[in-house]
Amino acid sequence: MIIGYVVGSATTQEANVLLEKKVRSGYYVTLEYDDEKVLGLVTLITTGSPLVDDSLNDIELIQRIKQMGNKIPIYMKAKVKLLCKLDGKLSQPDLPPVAGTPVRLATNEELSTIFSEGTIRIGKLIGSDVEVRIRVNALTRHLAILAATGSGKSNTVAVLSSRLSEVFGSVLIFDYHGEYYESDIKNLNDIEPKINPLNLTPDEFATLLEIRENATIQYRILRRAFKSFLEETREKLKNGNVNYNELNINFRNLILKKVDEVSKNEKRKDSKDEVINKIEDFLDRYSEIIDFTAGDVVDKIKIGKVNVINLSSLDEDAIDAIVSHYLRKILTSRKENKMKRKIGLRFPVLVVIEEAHVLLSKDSNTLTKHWAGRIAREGRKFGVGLIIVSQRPKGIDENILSQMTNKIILKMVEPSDKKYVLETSDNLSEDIVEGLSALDTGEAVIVGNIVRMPAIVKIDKFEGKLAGSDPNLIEEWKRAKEEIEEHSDVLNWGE
Ligand SMILES: Nc1ncnc2c1ncn2[C@@H]1O[C@H](COP(=O)(O)OP(=O)(O)OP(=O)(O)O)[C@@H](O)[C@H]1O
Repeated sequence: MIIGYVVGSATTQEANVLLEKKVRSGYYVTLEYDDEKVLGLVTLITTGSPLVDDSLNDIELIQRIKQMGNKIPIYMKAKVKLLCKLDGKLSQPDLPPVAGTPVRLATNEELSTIFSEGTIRIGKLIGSDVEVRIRVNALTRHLAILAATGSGKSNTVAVLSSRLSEVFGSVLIFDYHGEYYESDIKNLNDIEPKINPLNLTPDEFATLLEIRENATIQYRILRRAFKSFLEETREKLKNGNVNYNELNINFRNLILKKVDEVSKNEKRKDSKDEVINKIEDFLDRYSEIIDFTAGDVVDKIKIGKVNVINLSSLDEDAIDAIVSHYLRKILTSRKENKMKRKIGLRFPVLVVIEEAHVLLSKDSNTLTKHWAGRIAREGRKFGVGLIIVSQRPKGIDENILSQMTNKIILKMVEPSDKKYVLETSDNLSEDIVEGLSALDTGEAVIVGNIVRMPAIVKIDKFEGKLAGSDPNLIEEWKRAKEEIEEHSDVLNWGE
C-alpha cells in the first residue's frame, strides 16, 4: 500500500516523504528505485499547511477561512531513515531515492526475513504482526536495558530471561528490589544471598564492612586481621580442630581477637575502635548472610535456569560486596573451565545487574564496577555476558556503557540521558534517539548484533506476577475491605 512519495533532496541515509496515508514513527517502509528495494524506518512525522504556515500572524484570517467553511489544506510528512537494500546482504543503498519515488509500507514477508531470524522471541514490530527474535549468541557482547521509570525494564528482563532459560541458557539476576524472587518467571532458581568468608578477598570483606580504601589505617588493620584469620582458620580446618558450624557461631569473637592482635602497635587507637564498630555493626545487621557452611557461590548457579539472588534486604555496600564477589568468582571459574574442561563453571552465564547507575556509577569506585568492567572487556571469550539495567543511563560509567554493544531502550524522555546514550553508542543515530520520547510503555528500540537492523518493538507482556509491577490499587483496596469485613470480629484493622 503506497503511503506517499519522496519529496525534496535525499541522501543514501535519509529521505523526506510527503504522505497520503497516516503512519506513525517506528513503522517500516519500502522504496523501489534503481532496480533496488530499500527498507526505510519512519523516524519523525510532521504536519504543516501551504496556506497557513509559520509566517502567519493574523488570527482573523484563519477565523475567516474557517467561517467560509473552507478546509485549511494541510500536509503530513515523514522523515525516513534508509536502512538497507532488501538484497539478502542488507547492504547500504548505493544511491538516494529521487523525488517522486513511491513509498509503501514494508510487507510482513520483507520484515520477517530481517527481524524474525533470531533464536528467541522478544516481541513484535510496532504496528505489525511481525515477530522479532533476537540472536542469543550476540549477547556475549553484552546488553544494556535502559528506560525511564515505569517504561518496562523489569518486564523486559522477565521476558528475556524466561525465554533464555527455555533454550537452556543460564541467567543470573542480582535482584536489587526483590522483583523477580518468588515471581512467576519460568525455570526460577532462587538463591539466598549467602557468603562464605573463606571465599572472600580482604577487599570484598572490607567493602561488606563499608571500610573504604581511603580510610588507610582502618583498611590496613582490617586486611591484616582478616588475612591472619583466614590463614589460621584454614590451618585449623585442615587439622580438623574446628568445624564450619563452630565458625558460624564464633566468627565475631575470632575476627575481633585478630583485630586486637594486629593493631597492638597502632598509634591511632580510634582507627582500631572504628574497625571494631564496623564489624559489630555489620554482624548485627547481616549475620544471616555470613555462612561458613555455604559452598562456592558459583555452584549455586544452574544451567537452563533463571537464577535470582534477592538483595532487597541489604544496603548498597553489602549489595556491592555480594555482586562483586559473584562476578569475580564467575569470571575466574569460567576461565578455569576454559583452561581445564573438567573444573570451574561449565556453561556460559548472562548476568543481570539492575540499578547499574548505582552499582556501576561513573562517580564512585565500587568493587562491582571493577569486576563488571573486567567482564565487559574479557567476558566474551569466556562466555560471560553482562545485561545492565538502569533508569538513569547518564549515571553509568561510560567505559562500561560504551562496551554494551546491544541496547534495548524503552521510553526515555530526559534529554541528558538521551544525549549520554547517543554519545556512548556507535550504533544509534540521533533521529532514532530523538524518537525515544514518543515510545509507549513496553515499546523499545533494539540495536546491536542481537538484531540485524534497528528494530522498533512492542516487547511481549510478561505473563505472570512480578513483584515490581504497578499495584492494582482498586483491586487491593477491594480485597482488603472484604477481608476486614470478614474478620471484623477478630481484627480491628483500619480503625
Ligand atoms: N511490554 C509490556 N506490555 C504491556 N505492559 C507492560 C509492558 N512492559 C511493562 N508493562 C507494564 O508497565 C508497568 C511498569 O513495568 P515495569 O515494572 O517493567 O517498568 P520498569 O521500567 O521496570 O519500572 P521501574 O523503573 O519502576 O522498575 C507494569 O505494570 C507492567 O505490567
